[in-house]
Amino acid sequence: MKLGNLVGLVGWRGMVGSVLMDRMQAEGDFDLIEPVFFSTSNAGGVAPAMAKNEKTLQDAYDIAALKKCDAIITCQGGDYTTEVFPKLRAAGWKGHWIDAASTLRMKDDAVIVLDPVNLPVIQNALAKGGNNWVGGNCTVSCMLMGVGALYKAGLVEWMSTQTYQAASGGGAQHMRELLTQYGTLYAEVRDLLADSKSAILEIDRKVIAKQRSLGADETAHFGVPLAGSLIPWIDKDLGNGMSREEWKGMAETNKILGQGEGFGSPAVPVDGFCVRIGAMRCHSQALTFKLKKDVPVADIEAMIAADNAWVKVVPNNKEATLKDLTPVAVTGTLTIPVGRIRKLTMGPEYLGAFTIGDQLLWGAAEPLRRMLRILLQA
Ligand SMILES: NC(=O)C1=CN([C@@H]2O[C@H](COP(=O)(O)OP(=O)(O)OC[C@H]3O[C@@H](n4cnc5c(N)ncnc54)[C@H](OP(=O)(O)O)[C@@H]3O)[C@@H](O)[C@H]2O)C=CC1
Ligand SMILES: N[C@@H](CC(=O)OP(=O)(O)O)C(=O)O
Repeated sequence: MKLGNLVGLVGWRGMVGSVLMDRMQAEGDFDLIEPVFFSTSNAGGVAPAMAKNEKTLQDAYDIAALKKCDAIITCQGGDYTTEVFPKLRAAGWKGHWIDAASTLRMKDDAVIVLDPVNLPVIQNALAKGGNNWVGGNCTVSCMLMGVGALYKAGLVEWMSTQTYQAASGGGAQHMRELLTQYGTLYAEVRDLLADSKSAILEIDRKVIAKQRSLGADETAHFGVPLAGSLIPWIDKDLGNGMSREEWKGMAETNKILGQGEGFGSPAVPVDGFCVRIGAMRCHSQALTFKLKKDVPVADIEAMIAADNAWVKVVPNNKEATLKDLTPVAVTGTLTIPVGRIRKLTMGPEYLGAFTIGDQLLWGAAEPLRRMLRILLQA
């Protein structure tokens, strides 16, 4: 189906949606479409400035209004997708559904979109009439933007990932809660910190006592303190010792690459631990690869650097790492640095690397707007 240019936007004022709107404006996407803005809470209200002909917010649950769109991009979340998507398809809508939520990701008729990594998979689905396009898990998308070259070259026997995931992955309220916790801890020891002669163990004692006594209002979203701590569990408990975030690592990596179950080829094993840390919006990951053969580090660096326009190899030294390989350096950019690339002591086929990505950009908004562009050009 060729895409007309009436594009419905749902979830545009949320955190992911706002990042998407910024990127669409920066790239001139609104010049190419006739946007229709929807709301779950304020139908009839005033649409944002990017609106052209339709300046009123439409009801995001109104199937007839949604049906008029050639494509719909939603960042509204999984509950919205679960409620609206089946009704829309049941009503005979054949338009393109582009979604940030995980709900439809593993459905056979949905493609996980990350075009710098899997454009052939997207084009193949398009040629077959595919119309369900879902953004991948942020950790997986950022990882593949960094080291996808090794997978494309068929070099990976298996990969283990240890993640350091930012508060934003939980949503806007989690970011607020993290900062509130930091503020509370600081306030607890502000006077002692101001006195250069105060004892550090006294400060430490007061901080841990405060962390352990944080009120329910200050841990409502994470469940426990995150500031000055970490949480080695993200998403649901699958009941087999694995978190759902960890399960996505293998399932989504292979689906994005068009391999494994359903594609008639073996899946590459991917496993590890997903950990929430006190960063704001960048997910970081330490990767361990078992390669199928011994490839020199220089060749691996060249392969990674040449893979796409956003990946950047960071030399494996302290100065470059501190400058370019931190969440603070990467936040708000589309750059995906890959550093600490070195052979591990286990043997020449064992490779280590560390990569970071802004989880609201490549991890959420960017693949969606790029999918819209692909449809507009198809
Ligand atoms: N957070 C993340 O890292 C990622 C999230 N996703 C997906 O995107 C979905 C949306 O996530 P996220 O953007 O974090 O969710 P938000 O909570 O920021 O926004 C979701 C919706 O909440 C409504 N809303 C209510 N109050 C406010 C407010 N004060 N400010 C803004 N919006 C408000 C808006 O709907 P309305 O305008 O209709 O009232 C908005 O579209 C997730 O559920 C997930 O499925 C995907 C990848 C990463
Ligand atoms: N689960 C991720 C955020 C996210 O949105 O994941 P998913 O899109 O797979 O539900 C995190 O908490 O960091």
